[in-house]
Amino acid sequence: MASSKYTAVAHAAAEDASGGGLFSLLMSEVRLVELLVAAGVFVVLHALWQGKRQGVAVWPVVGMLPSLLLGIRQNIYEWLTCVLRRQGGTFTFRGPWFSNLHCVFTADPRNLEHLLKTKFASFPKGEYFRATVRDLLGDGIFSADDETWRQQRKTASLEFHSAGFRAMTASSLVELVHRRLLPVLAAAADAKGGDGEIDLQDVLLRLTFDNVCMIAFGIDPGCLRPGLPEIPFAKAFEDATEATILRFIMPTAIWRALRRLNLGRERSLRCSIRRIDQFAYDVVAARRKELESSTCNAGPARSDLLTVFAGMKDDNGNAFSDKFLRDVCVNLILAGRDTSSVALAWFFWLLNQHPTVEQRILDEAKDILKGREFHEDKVVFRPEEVKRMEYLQAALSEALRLYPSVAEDEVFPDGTVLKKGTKVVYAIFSMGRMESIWGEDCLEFKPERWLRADGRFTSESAYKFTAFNGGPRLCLGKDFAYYQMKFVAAAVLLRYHVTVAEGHPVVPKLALTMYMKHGLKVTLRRRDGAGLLTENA
Ligand code: HEM
Repeated sequence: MASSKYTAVAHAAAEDASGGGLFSLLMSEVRLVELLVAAGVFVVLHALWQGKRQGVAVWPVVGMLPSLLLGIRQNIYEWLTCVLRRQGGTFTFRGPWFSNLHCVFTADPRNLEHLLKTKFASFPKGEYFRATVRDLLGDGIFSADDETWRQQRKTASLEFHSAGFRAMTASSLVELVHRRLLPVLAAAADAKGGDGEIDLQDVLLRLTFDNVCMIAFGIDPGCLRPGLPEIPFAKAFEDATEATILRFIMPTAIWRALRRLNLGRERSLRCSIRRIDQFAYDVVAARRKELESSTCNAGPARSDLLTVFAGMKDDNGNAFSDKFLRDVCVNLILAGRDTSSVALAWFFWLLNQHPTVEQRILDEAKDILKGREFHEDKVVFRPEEVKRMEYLQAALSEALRLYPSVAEDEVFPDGTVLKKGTKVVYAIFSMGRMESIWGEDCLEFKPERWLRADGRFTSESAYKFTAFNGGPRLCLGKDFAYYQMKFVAAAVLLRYHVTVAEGHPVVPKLALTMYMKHGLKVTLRRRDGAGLLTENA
């Protein structure tokens, strides 16, 4: 009995104890949930409050990454422009703790002038940039700093402004546009039904690739031909560029490890570079032979960059090495291969929405041709006529203001104003859309903003219109690019009305060059039923 009484008491005590334990466990869990909710509310409020101050919500550990990812899902360029407008032109992006994504974005012309001109020496491309692109670009103009850069810039600049170079670029364009581009367009225009659609961006990319290879190597790879064939050198170049850019997003240790182990994209990068090198070294060897034999006869007849550099000596009186000549040419091809074609693609797309601008371009072209006997289908514009196309130049500048081929560019400060090594990204796309720079109508396509009262084209400060960079590193091919774009645009527009295919989506691709993500599908309608012939046939 005593024992059963004891058992009953013990039971009651145990029940009491377990009930209390459950209660206190529940309480502690409630407190934990409360704590977690309170902490969550604090984090959200803090992130949003920081967002108000810093432009974008800042989360623990991951920083501004969530907002950036949302921006990438929509249109990253528009997203960045909105943030920059809210922040008065400059904002600091805080990446995740574990990444090297921290950087300063700016769309302020004063900062641009400071970075690109005033403090030019403090903002070199730097060792990080060079190490990342070295396999593809070596010591070429794009990645070089100091004396290596200065020497190439000086020589290339002299060459770009020489009469021989101008004559060579003009004749290469006549060949490419009249014997290659127009026949490809004519075939598309004559095709029946849906077969007449053509990706104009792809065709233009082929044209400028062939053109820049003619300027760099004096060789025409033949990308723009009927049937639009795949050219191994062009493909290798495209793949190598993409894989090199990927290195900038990857942690350095990872791509270096992949490179050492010859795996993944690093493996295909190595293959692509091998193919580029094979092509380049073959051309260099052939040119050296040609130059040796030509010194016995007359001087070199060529004006391409390879010929010019191959005929020069370095400071010690030695000829430049094959590797250096390869680097010079590969860098120029990278600089001039896609930029003008992408600008032209955006230009044709904008024209499709602005028929009055198209009409004014045509009127100007026909006015320039007045006094010369011509038939639209036979016209080959002369260099002095291309120069006089001021309205066309304004329309192309306007397209580049709204859709700059290089949407953003980075510099790596070496100085003390910013923390050493901080990336500064100047948002070229956003700069073309800042009300503070271009006024209330900044989002409109209005070539007239580039014209003076007398109708002459007037250029803008390179720190406001940054499509071509500014300061000592201003794009070396700017004048040539305008000539090339004007020549192509006038030749096409005189013969065809270009219509963007119905429902074709046009959005920028997230890349170093602002390609149209899905190309530019168009149909072509002949003007005045003109057939295809060329003047110099
Ligand atoms: C619409 C056409 C073009 C645009 C918008 C453009 C834009 C630019 C930009 C933004 C840079 C600075 C890049 C940097 O340093 O990070 C640059 C540099 C350069 N561009 Fe262009 N470019 C165009 C066409 C061309 C063409 C056709 C060529 C050559 C045939 C060319 C040759 C160069 C060279 C050599 C540099 C390096 C200059 C230096 O670092 O000293 N560009 N360009």
